[in-house]
Amino acid sequence: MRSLERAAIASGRISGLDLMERAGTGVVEAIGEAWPDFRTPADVPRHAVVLCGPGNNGGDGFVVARLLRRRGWKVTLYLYGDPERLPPDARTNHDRWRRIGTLSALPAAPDFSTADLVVDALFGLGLTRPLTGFGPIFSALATAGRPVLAIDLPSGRDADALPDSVGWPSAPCSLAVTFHREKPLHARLRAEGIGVIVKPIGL
Ligand SMILES: NC(=O)C1=CN([C@@H]2O[C@H](COP(=O)(O)OP(=O)(O)OC[C@H]3O[C@@H](n4cnc5c(N)ncnc54)[C@H](OP(=O)(O)O)[C@@H]3O)[C@@H](O)[C@H]2O)[C@H](O)CC1
Ligand SMILES: [K+]
Repeated sequence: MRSLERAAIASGRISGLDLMERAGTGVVEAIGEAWPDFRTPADVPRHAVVLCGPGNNGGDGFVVARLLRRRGWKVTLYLYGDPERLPPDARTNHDRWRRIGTLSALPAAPDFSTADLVVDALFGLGLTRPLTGFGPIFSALATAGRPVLAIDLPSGRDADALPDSVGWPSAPCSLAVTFHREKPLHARLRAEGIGVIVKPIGL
């Protein structure tokens, strides 16, 4: 994926920011596909809790937050990481979000009880080692029993599904929305009964 992305950007055909916008747009489309009743406007705004991480997976989360807000959703956004250290495209989408919404630092155990949907944009392809310290958040998420959409892949899982990554702590997930092509992990997610939707992003 990285080499495809680099080649597409190097060719000048598309920018990283375009890819991120298309990724976020695909995620919002997938929400309507997986949960059709979310497509119809509700008498009270639906509430999405978006968990953004320190990289471009978090960047996708900022795009999704903005697009859901534009569709009338109430959005609560938590950021794990320092905005000053976000990679450029994620920072741009952080700034775009901050023009229309607020954010809080990710607490030890966020309140998911009023969420109609939780968006896991903490970590994606850039996970390089098992997560530590996310146990309380992941168990709060599991206890809340709300639908969880993972951007690209459930945070904590290894995209290549390497044998030694089995058992790494990871976020609960109802649906994973990935981009361009499935990664090895997605076959395992399907086998676990987790929905997987692949969205094109023009690569
Ligand atoms: N072409 C595409 O597929 C596109 C993908 N997009 C999205 O981008 C992410 C990949 O973004 P990337 O910034 O490479 O990585 P992540 O956001 O997944 O995470 C990187 C940051 O996470 C830190 N990290 C990694 N492992 C851990 C850990 N175990 N504990 C704590 N922090 C961790 C990492 O820090 P380092 O210390 O490792 O440097 C990074 O800060 C992809 O998944 C898609 O969602 C594009 O948006 C669209 C095109
Ligand atoms: K994720």
